[in-house]
Parts: sequence; structure tokens; C-alpha cells
Amino acid sequence: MAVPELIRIVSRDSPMALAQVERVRAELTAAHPGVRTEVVPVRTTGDKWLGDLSQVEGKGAFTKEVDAALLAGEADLAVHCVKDVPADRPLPAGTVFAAFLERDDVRDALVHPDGLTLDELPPGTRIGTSSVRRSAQLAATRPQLRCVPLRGNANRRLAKLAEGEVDALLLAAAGLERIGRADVISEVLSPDVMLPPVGAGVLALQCREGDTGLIEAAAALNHPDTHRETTAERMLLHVLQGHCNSPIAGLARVDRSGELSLRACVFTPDGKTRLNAHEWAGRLDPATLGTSVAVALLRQGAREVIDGIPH
Ligand SMILES: NCc1[nH]cc(CCC(=O)O)c1CC(=O)O
Repeated sequence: MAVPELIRIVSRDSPMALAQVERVRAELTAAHPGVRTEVVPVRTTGDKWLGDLSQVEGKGAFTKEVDAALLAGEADLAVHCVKDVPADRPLPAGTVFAAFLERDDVRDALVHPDGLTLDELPPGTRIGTSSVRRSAQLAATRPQLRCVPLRGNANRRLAKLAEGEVDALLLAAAGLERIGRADVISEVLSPDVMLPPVGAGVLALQCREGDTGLIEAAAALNHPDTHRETTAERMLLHVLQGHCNSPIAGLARVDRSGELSLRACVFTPDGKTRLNAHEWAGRLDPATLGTSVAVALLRQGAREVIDGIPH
């Protein structure tokens, strides 16, 4: 199957998303010299609405318009942060994942103007984050800190920090690196301190189902270990069926010997309840590992925890 001459790439129009597209273009042209790419930026509901995401459609707020452009034939390839692609439901009908790019840093980072670390923050420090996963984990271990809702893309959050709206931020290290602002990081938090979300640091390429030439071309960018990790993590979420307000964290890792493991937690928003499961795949395929870890959490009462959180 011939590689298409022109690949039109659709993505969110935030600085981070456009940096992601540049990486994809570079990898595509390296794999297929001579291919031309074009960028089709779209603004998503999640970019326009700066209030509580659960008041709009919540899940899919960062992907809906991108998927629509792909399905309408306005572009051929969509670039998504896997973290933003709902895992509780199938991909939009007529679309498939064609590749998962090699994973970036999965960790969250603290941004503090004076370079303080988490342990050095004074009581009452206002941490800007609208992530229930981040605030639950902080509440559990650092109840003296205060999380205040803050949305908007990373650049806008950094601007709000500079204006003094909050005292510190928690953001994905990978995102800050993509926008060239890793310099503002005061501490990168280990997954033991702040377990990342499902899909952290992974970019996915999505195509129309029947577009076999392009699907094959895009598959050259697939990173097999990232694919395994992402598959396990997304199946975990699929089985757990969380909602916008349910704090869930999950991190799969392929270790040096090639073994896949998955660690996951379900929290109450106040962080007081923390269900935890960690399993190795052994002979299980990645999706079955994801299912197994989800079932381990359900046995501990994850359904009751998730459903008990207002949404
Ligand atoms: N919801 C926005 C979003 N989606 C993906 C990332 C970070 C990069 C990644 O994990 O791929 C971010 C920003 C953030 O959480 O700080």
C-alpha cells in the first residue's frame, strides 16, 4: 500500500498540542521521506470553556472537535494526548488508533516561583489544579496545602501563577517540556508521591478506519512497549467506568526484562480512602492485565467509592 503524498494532521490549537504535531510531522517525514504534511488546528470545547469540565460534556471535551474533523474528512490523521481520550467507551465509530508514540516523562511536576519543593511549601499554599486525581493525592499526604481549581492550557496556567492567582501549580512534566517551559519546574514528583493518570505522556495517532494506506504509514511511528503500557492502562479505566469527578491513577511499565506491570489507585476526593492494586502481567496480555487490576480494585470496593462521589 502506497504512503499518501499529503497527510493533513488535525489537533487542538494549544501551544502544547501544536508542539506535539511538530513531533509527529518530524517522525512521519523521517519514516517516509518525501511525504508532505499539513496542520489543521481546531479549538475544542475544553479549550473554550474554562469552568468545571463536568458541566460541559466532561469526557471528550478535548477530543470531540478533533474527531469530528477527522470523520468529516477535513483531515486524515488526529494527534491526541492519550490522557484526554475517554477510555470508558470505544473510540468514535469509524476511527482507529494507528500508533502510540514513544512515551515521554509520565510524572507530574510542581511549579513554584521560588523553586520550593512539595515538602518546603508553607501551610495554606494555594496549588492551582482542577485535577481530582492530583488534589486527592495531595489531600491524603499534605492536608495543610490547598488545591484551588484552575483550568486553561499550560501557558495560561503559568500566566495565572505569574499574576498571583495561585502560589504554585501541578502540571505534567511532559507538557511543560513540550512547550519549552521545563525551566519553571521546581520538583518532578515520583509516581510514589503522585501516581500519574492513565495515558500520561503518550501521544496517539488516530485515523479513519478504512484509510489503510495511512494507517500503515502511521504504524511506523508506533512504539511497542508504549502500546503495551497504554493498552493495559486504558483497559483498566474501561473496566472501572469512572466519571469526571472520580480520582483514578494508573501506571503500567515495561521493565528492563520486558515484563509488564500495572499499578493503579482509586481515591475518594479527600484522599482518605485509597484503594491500591499492583500486578505483573506474567502470561497475561496487556488488556487482560488491565482487567485484572481493575477487578482487584473492584474487589476492594472501587465501584462503591466511584459511585459514591457526586457527579
Ligand atoms: N488535560 C490537559 C493535558 N493533557 C495532557 C497533558 C500533559 C501531557 C501528557 O500527559 O501527555 C495535559 C496538561 C497537564 O496535565 O499538565
